[in-house]
Amino acid sequence: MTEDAAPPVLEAEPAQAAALFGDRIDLARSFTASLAEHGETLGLIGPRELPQLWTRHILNSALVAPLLRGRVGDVGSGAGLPGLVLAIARPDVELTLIEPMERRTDWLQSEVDRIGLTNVRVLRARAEDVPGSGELLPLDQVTARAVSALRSLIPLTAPLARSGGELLLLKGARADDEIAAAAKVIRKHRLQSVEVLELGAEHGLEVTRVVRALVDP
Ligand SMILES: C[S@@+](CC[C@H](N)C(=O)[O-])C[C@H]1O[C@@H](n2cnc3c(N)ncnc32)[C@H](O)[C@@H]1O
Repeated sequence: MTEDAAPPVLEAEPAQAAALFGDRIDLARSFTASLAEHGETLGLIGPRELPQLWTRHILNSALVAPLLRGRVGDVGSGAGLPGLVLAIARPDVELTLIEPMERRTDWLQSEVDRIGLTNVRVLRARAEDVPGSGELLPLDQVTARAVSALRSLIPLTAPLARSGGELLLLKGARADDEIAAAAKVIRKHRLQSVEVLELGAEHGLEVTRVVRALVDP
């Protein structure tokens, strides 16, 4: 950026936000404002994300909310995407945010406390170190966004889901290629009905691709 370039400005709230969050919109606004204020300093988002914070990050995450049920784990939550956004949108669902970096779990916990969410637990751990027995597992669904390519993401997420549970993995335009490259781990983890859902067009938003798979049904 040159010295006299204008600093990036937070994107205005799109009209779709109120429809996607319903009566939880004030909480979504509060989280988005806080992420815009602190995200760059805390190394959670880059400054260039501000002009697309709502559409590319908050709404992209919120589109998954209608697919949720039961106990959900979000692997690699980072700034809270999609896990914390989903917890805001779906207070009836129990979310566990699984994130190894202390700076990020501190942020997540502080936002959970500040917003007053009671359906979220923040777990500082790598997904592969989450104990197989205990009150957390098994989960009904596991989400992840921007953590790694499918072929390394499936071994991190599938073991956390119960038999018959689901993976909901947010992916970019090359989701189909990632599925093809992950054929071996898909077989190894006995995933079924692997498909790419395209969400967002019905709301006039950029398409969000979600790889959905059934775990060992
Ligand atoms: C690029 S960030 C994406 C964060 C967020 N999901 C998003 O969409 O903005 C990847 C996150 O995954 C976390 N991560 C990396 N390896 C992990 C693992 N094995 N288990 C759980 N989280 C992991 C990192 O600490 C980081 O916060």
